[in-house]
Amino acid sequence: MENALSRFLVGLSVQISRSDGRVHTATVRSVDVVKSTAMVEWYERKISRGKEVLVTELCALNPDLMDYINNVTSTAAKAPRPAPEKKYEGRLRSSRIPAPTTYCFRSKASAAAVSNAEESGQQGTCPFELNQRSNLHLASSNQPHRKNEPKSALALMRETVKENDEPERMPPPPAVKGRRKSVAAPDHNKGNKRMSCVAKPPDMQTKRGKFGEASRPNQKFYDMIRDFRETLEVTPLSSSEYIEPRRICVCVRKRPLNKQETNRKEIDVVSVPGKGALFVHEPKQKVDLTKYLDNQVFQFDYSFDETSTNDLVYKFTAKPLVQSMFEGGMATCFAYGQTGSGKTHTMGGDFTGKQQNSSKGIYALAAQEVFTLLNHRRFSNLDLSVYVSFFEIYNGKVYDLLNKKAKLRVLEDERQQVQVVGLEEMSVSTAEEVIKMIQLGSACRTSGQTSANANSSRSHAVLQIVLRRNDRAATLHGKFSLVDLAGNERGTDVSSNDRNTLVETAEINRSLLALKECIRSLGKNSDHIPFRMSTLTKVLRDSFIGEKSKTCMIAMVSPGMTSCEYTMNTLRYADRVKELNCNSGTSGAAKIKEPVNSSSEEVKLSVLIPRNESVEDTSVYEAISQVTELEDKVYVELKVDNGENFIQHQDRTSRP
Ligand SMILES: Nc1ncnc2c1ncn2[C@@H]1O[C@H](COP(=O)(O)OP(=O)(O)OP(=O)(O)O)[C@@H](O)[C@H]1O
Repeated sequence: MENALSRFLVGLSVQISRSDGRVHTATVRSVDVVKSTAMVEWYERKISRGKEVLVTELCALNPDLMDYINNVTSTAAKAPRPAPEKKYEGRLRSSRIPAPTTYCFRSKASAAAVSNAEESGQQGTCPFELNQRSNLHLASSNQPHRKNEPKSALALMRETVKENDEPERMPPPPAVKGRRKSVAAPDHNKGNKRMSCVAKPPDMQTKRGKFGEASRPNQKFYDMIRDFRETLEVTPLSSSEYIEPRRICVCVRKRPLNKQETNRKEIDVVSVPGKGALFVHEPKQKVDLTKYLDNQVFQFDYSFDETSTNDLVYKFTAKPLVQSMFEGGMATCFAYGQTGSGKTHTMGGDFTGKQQNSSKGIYALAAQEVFTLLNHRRFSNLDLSVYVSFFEIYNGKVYDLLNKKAKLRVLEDERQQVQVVGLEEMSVSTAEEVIKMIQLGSACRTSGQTSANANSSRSHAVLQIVLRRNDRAATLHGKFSLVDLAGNERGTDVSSNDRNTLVETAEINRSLLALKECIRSLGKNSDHIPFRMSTLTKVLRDSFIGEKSKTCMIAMVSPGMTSCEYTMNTLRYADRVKELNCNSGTSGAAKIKEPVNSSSEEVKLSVLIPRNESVEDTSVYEAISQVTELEDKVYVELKVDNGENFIQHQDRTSRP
């Protein structure tokens, strides 16, 4: 009968399905009755591709096939045959078990059950049996067993097909708009295996991954993501593209897998097809252990893939803000993301080993642009001078990176003007001087001299480029704040028992939440800006008010599968910032994303703030901030009483 079945099936043109739902034609090349699989082959770009598919799957997709199989098997059953040596009753060890006289067709559930039994060393019998005398029948947990209805029984035997590459005729790629979900993954337990070019013996397939390389952990997810990518239409961002003016711009940048991730053979779960879209392929597993991808799509103003340079990112993010600063605006550019996602690389410059090339970061590129525009005839009559300050905010305290991390106070005067008292503001006349300041400040930041933070990812670094009018007693004309934020995962880790770490976590969480709320208020043109919620938003207060304030947030994401949860948190945060952008001069790009009612950072925040307090409710934080301010005022007054002229100290900056 095996021969009869093979004879019949081999050469047949059948439909096969792919893990992303596509169905296409392939030709059966061989049949393994023991494993109930068929090797199918198809052509793709003139190269022969193939894979092993369960016969049950073929039957489910090709209803006519079931009738033929029934005919073939019943004919074979009628033919005289030698008495079976022995009915196979032992456990199924592998596909290399000698052919039993009872043939097994495994369904998804049964395959998993048998496989589990195999792994645990239990004895088991195959739940589906091809009875040689009475055609096909099966015992299915899904449907009552009906001995005389093999056709309907076969229809139940659906399994995921493991697929290889694209067929010759591809269905149109999925539109970037909309949310792709839950692509079922094949399970190796089911005997589906990939092959390259031509069908090879299945044993070889199990030992070699695709393209002959040793298989990686999570190979199934890797294959599914690769197949998904093949369906994406990629439109790379070109530097000649028109940049639409935006008041709030939210972008995302994916860094490449780093050396450690590559060595670990980590899977890249982020795809950037361009046009502001980004996919996260979240690997998931159902209760029955079926693996599948939860493909989530996010839409931002721009999305930068792993090949994007700092120059390209700069062009679409910070560059338009430099111009607005010359027009008398307050601009801010934030690098937001998980530790190691590329914030410092983007803002401070590329790393060659441990050496950072400060001239290649957004800080330096913005500085170069400032000096170019300073000499531009449009602005040369303004008589402007450029100043730079560089400070770090850690645990709500400000440290001057251009003055040996001197601890500074943040005060607010009666006109609500916020001052960082004593902050060094250095006069600069070339971009090179700014780069030197950046190097000085960056070295100071990582040296850990005075601050308790052991590494820079727990603090926010703020570089401010300030324009002052020489002809108007150095009054402020425009300001550009470039902020390398603390790693956002630091704001969600509440696992520590250490009080300092918990306080630090709460502070980071609070400042990132405050930042989001302030940008949202700017987007809403709200009169109330909750800037008192955190020191970060206090020192950036100017940036959230006024018609001329503009903001850009670059959300950085790590591509590795192990970072998936943090990547999702980063994107949800950025998505919330972006939410109001339809009122703030954006392209009005369709928003593609499921509504986020309780984003993770908010859920986690509930651990840190009283339960009945709304995340939007900033009054508690404002009250705390006011108490802190009063404390600061008392401190200053005491200092003055002690003969220390604080105001003089304030004026002791290098600013005129
Ligand atoms: N786009 C990129 N291309 C190449 N390498 C990158 C890119 N982004 C980041 N990297 C590399 O990844 C590593 C981590 O990047 P980086 O230090 O910028 O992360 P971070 O988000 O600033 O982390 P932290 O919060 O700890 O400061 C660095 O070695 C950096 O060179």
